[in-house]
Amino acid sequence: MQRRSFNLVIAVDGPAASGKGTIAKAVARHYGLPHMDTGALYRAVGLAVLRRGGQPGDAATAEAAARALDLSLLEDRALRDAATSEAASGVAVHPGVRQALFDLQRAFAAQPGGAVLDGRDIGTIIAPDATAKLFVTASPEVRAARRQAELASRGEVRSFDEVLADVRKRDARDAGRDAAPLVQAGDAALLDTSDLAIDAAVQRAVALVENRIGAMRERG
Ligand SMILES: Nc1ncnc2c1ncn2[C@@H]1O[C@H](COP(=O)(O)OP(=O)(O)OP(=O)(O)O)[C@@H](O)[C@H]1O
Ligand SMILES: Nc1ccn([C@@H]2O[C@H](COP(=O)(O)O)[C@@H](O)[C@H]2O)c(=O)n1
Repeated sequence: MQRRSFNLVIAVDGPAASGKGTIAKAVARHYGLPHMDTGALYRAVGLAVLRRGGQPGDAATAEAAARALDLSLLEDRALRDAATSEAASGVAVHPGVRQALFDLQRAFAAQPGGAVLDGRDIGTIIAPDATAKLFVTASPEVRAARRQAELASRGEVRSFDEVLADVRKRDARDAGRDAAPLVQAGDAALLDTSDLAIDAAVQRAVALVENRIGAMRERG
């Protein structure tokens, strides 16, 4: 692998079930970089609130859970449940929750050598100076089908219509909130995976990152 004179920070954002986590993990492996799934942090906060019998919409409860983040929840089997997805999106609207999770993400992005992070606000808020930014998307129907299959493989059987409604609801909440809304950064490359198998999507992502690295080297 070519030596780099700069930290290679790769920001991968996009809506629910677009494939950004799959791509981020594969890109991190390709470049030998550590990877952080920032959505898992919001899921852990949402799950903590649910386990305490609280409401994700209650800012004080959600912020307290984020400040006392229980990292063992990242390994909890319920982290990927549909109810946890909904709770994660519910707690993520609170600025206090986002603030409580900010330093951890920022420090991960700033580590020597670089890192790959995926989420909703990586290219805009967490790593605005990232070397390469990807905005991964796919049609709501394709994303719902992928999520439905993923849930089914874990034993959570939901109808396509239910999952599609969840995806649309989460998209609207994530893009419509005031605090760090889901939006494509102005300098992010768009990667639509609707018609791409995983391998093809990863190849395309690596090619887009290589373009940015090339441009950076040319600039010196
Ligand atoms: N290009 C693709 N083709 C088919 N299936 C895919 C593709 N990319 C990802 N998947 C599958 O779709 C599901 C969702 O992918 P992934 O977890 O990477 O999405 P995500 O955007 O990180 O989701 P979320 O943000 O909701 O956690 C997984 O089961 C994954 O294996
Ligand atoms: N940087 C991020 C990452 C996630 N969120 C919120 O968490 C929810 C769950 O994320 P997944 O990536 O695991 O689907 C998501 O719907 C967002 O509300 C966020 O706000 N910022």
